[in-house]
Amino acid sequence: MLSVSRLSAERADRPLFTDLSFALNAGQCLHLRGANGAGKTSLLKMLAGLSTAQAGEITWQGKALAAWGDDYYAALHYLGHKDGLKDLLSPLANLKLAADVSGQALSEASALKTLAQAGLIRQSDLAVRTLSQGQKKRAALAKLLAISRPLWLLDEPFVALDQAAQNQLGEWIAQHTRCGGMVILTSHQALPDAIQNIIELDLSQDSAA
Ligand SMILES: Nc1ncnc2c1ncn2[C@@H]1O[C@H](COP(=O)(O)OP(=O)(O)OP(=O)(O)O)[C@@H](O)[C@H]1O
Repeated sequence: MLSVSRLSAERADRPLFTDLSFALNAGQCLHLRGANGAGKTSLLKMLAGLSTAQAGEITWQGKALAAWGDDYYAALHYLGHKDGLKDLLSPLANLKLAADVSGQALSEASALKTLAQAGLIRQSDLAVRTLSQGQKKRAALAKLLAISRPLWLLDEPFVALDQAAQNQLGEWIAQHTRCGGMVILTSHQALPDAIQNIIELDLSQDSAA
């Protein structure tokens, strides 16, 4: 379980949210909503252990993030606005590198199968810098399938994806939660129908105008 207790954050002396509390259980998907600047990306970074709040606590499996240290990163995928890909490497090489870094075995056949699922088989050997925005996004999202981690933190994952790819990602998220995984995502659009067990959290209601 991921638990957020009385979290408060401010940016440039302006409160983003105050006393924010929620919990996410295995199999659930949290849809973070809110106006531009409400603090969705800021919260996601805190949940990813990349920044800290002014007050409150985040716990993972009952233990505070600070106590987990680097071990926490092995439990999650964080996909932010930047795709986290090496531009000069291919999607295939990026995937293998990500697996190596995470210490998970990934055969060439499995990597290619994942890229095929992501609709990138014909681009698997091209340098990422030559890909379209949507193809780069698909290459980044392929890590979700290739490297098994329980918690997915996804910042606007549907942006730049065409309708088919959005539906595909919806299926991946649905499959992940069906298997007991957890997903927290930001999105300004409605989520694909395939995703069940959605909790909505609107940060606009907590932000100071
Ligand atoms: N490092 C920073 N230093 C100062 N202000 C920051 C920093 N990061 C974010 N902010 C400010 O915090 C507020 C919330 O930003 P954030 O990116 O979390 O919003 P968001 O809800 O994700 O917005 P959007 O929907 O536009 O992506 C904004 O006003 C932003 O300018």
